[in-house]
Amino acid sequence: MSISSTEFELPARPEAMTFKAAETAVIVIDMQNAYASLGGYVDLAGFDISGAQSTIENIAKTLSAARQSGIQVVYLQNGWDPDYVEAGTPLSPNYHKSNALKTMRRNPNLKGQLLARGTWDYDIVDTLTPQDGDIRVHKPRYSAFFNSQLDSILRARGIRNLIFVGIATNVCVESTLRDGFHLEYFGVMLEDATHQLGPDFIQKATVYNVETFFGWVATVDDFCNAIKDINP
Ligand SMILES: NC(=O)N/C=C\C(=O)O
Repeated sequence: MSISSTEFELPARPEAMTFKAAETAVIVIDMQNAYASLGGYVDLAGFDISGAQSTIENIAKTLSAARQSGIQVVYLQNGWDPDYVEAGTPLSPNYHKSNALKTMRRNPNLKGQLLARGTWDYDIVDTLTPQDGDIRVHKPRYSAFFNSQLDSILRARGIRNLIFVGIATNVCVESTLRDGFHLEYFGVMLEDATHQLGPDFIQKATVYNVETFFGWVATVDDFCNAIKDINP
């Protein structure tokens, strides 16, 4: 069967998927200094972010191809207000599990600097600065669908297929892709445009989970080649 020029076939695992470009968005998860720059939150919290640079380069390639093909780019930014009201209280699991909040409790001189709107830590890394036409959405928890405008913004545009890139594979990417599955979105993770927090086997675990239970897995080259002939 031939497919129209506004559709593309993505050679994903476990099977290829055919999507309409207008119903597809690239979802950029939390490419903030907090997660991808030395001196940002996860670096200060003791996680290894040496893989972040190649992830940034692969995301830049993905976003450039998406914009040229008229595919919507949606940036998520994780964090809270400068007073950390949105971060929760001791009655919130987030207060106990957030490594950013724990790092600031251990180092009170960092208070106000990690994941607070208006700080360098919250900002998107320079290489991936959003461009005209991109959409930016704030999120206060790991899943971008929770307490955010994401679902409404996607539904208002008829977007049903979500191509995931960003950091971290095993936390905010996987949480959002899973919630998207339950909301009837088709989720594809570009494995070489995501990076985990934790040992290498953690990346493999999410790839397995996505491929087997929640969605599809492809590479940056798969995606860029699949959309290159689309005329916006
Ligand atoms: N963006 C993420 O995956 N974040 C993971 C951990 C955190 O925000 O503390």
